[in-house]
Amino acid sequence: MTEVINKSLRDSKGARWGALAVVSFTMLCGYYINYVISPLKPLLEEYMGWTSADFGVWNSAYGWFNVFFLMLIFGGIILDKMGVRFTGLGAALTMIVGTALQYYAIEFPMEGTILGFKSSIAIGALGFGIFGMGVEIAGITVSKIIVKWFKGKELALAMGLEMATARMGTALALAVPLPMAKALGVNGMPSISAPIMLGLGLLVAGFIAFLWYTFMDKKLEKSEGISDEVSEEDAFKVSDILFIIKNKGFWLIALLCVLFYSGIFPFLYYATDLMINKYGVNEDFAGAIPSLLPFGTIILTPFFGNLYDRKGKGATIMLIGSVMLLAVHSFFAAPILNHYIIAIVLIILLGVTFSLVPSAMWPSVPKIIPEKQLGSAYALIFWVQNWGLMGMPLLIGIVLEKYCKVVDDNGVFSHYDYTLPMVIFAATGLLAIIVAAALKAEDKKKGYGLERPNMA
Ligand SMILES: NCCCC[C@H](N)C(=O)NCC(=O)O
Repeated sequence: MTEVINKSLRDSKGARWGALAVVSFTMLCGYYINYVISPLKPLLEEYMGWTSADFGVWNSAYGWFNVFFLMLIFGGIILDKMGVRFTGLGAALTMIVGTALQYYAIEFPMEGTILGFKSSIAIGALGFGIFGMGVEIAGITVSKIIVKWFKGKELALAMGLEMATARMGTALALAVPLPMAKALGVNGMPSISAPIMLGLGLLVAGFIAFLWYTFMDKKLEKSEGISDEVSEEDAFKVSDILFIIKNKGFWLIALLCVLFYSGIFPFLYYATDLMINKYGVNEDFAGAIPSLLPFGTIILTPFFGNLYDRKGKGATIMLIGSVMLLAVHSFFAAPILNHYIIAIVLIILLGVTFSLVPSAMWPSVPKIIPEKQLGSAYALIFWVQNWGLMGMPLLIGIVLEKYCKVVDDNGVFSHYDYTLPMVIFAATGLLAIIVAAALKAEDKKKGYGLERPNMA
């Protein structure tokens, strides 16, 4: 007699890695737009009259809706209630709408002010805020999708590969826009909106990719005999949020997340400008140095994820990463270390740091929070993180404008002194070390298993 064994589609390597590739591509497109204006800062100042504070406002808008309108929390609730297919498509569409507004604001600059902000800054920031809502909700959706396909398997490796793919978008965004805007310019006037148009095209492709994923997702559920994507058990309950926020481990992860990421993502907005102002790198190549950072993570995040899957030591990995964050930013702050080779070395080290912490942090969440509350848990962590993603770019923009402008003997602006901003970034590393050490201690006390391998 032959025994029929019902296999889930996730047991097929091709199916689960294929699903991962498709959703990772959607994230790559989102991460491109996230940083597209970073290398354009000098052009925006020269040709569109922006100040550093304008640049800070635009980039801080990323978190406006997520933080103040609790859109990440609602996103998490929608995710748990409506499932990954609906939420993912909605998030991809939101990114497109937000980016269309940003494109409009740059391509058709407006006179006057809105609520005290230059009109173009206000409209573009609104667009970036809408985009930020979409990319964050896409992020929690994709995290849940990865857990769905990879739990009990190569979870950390899969999360590492997803982040690595997404960071290719960041690398592209740091390296391409400035030379592209210059190359497509007319009569010496760069085409600042062209790199954003490229991003819009990418986002449409990302939407189509996610549409494709929805069919894979349906197939997975069919193979597991699930007819309704959202089971009673999975549906959102307020008690879930209460359960999550009563958990000390959750708060330590969330705090580490906001501190660590505040020292990385907002830094990337200013990294090209830092290369030009502190290290004297030519504008045309300045973006290439920070773009090494995501490139490093492309190899190292899956490497460390794989290490965590097999050997464990998640809490220790996060602690080492936090120590490195403090060390690297402190060297960036040191005024006398201003040779561009030092900048390259520091960026590479920051890439190692940026691989260590995320590769251990995200796969650690399912060890602290049960799977049915994961959507809400990732949403809450991202919400806490967004306070930093919103506040830090604004703080750095204002600090640069107020305290860091260096003028020449004739009183004409010469360059920005990045010492103080880099000291602020280093402070995030110091605080992250304290929280990572507390998390390691809490893991020992509660036995979350952060130091244990993920694979059975
Ligand atoms: N620049 C993208 C911001 C995405 C933030 C997201 N909340 C996140 O932290 N994702 C994980 C990562 O390491 O990219």
